Amino acid sequence: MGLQLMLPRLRPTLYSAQPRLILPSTRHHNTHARTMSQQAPAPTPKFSPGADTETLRPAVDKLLRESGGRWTLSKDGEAVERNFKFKTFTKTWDFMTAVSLQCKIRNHHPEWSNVYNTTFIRWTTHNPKGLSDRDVHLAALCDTLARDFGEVIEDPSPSSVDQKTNTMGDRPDEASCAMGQLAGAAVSAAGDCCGRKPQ
Ligand SMILES: C[C@H](O)[C@H](O)[C@H]1CNC2=NC(N)=NC(=O)C2=N1
Repeated sequence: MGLQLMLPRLRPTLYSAQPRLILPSTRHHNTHARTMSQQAPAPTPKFSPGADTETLRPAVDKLLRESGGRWTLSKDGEAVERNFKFKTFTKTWDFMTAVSLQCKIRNHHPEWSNVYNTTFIRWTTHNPKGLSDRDVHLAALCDTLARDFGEVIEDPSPSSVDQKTNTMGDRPDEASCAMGQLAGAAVSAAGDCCGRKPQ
């Protein structure tokens, strides 16, 4: 028997020889993909003081379940976030324009970033801090607008899927993680939206 026959056959998707970029996964947690064996507790929604939690809680749950579970809660529970992909930059920008019109109507802005044909959107309320009905409403609206603008729906990459549970496990999609970091950098550079405006 040749040596080759004695070696286990490795599935290329599971044992890729290519090095993978592993980014820290502190910001993204898919509450529905988490398994019991993982230690960190799943984040729970942190609502804005004064928010109507009785209506908001099921609405957030619905967001996390719908659109293939693409919305996730941030680790601190104060935001819902997700990545959107389109065919072209123009389609992405058109979608973002439509979202920004809704922001104007609602007097509420996202924390977001755009790279070519993708946009990462995070909804959170800065004052009073936490998840509010505006965040939940605008997140749901984004799903509808994305559909209208021809969102490209992709299966999660095989490298991020836990092969035993067939879930995303604790490792979020790398691209969306990088986009989240980009939005995070923008947040650090931004001024305080709720403070006094310079004269
Ligand atoms: C004065 C004005 O209502 C505030 O600055 C609004 C504008 N848009 C906002 N957007 C978000 N995401 N959070 C806020 O607290 C907020 N506040």
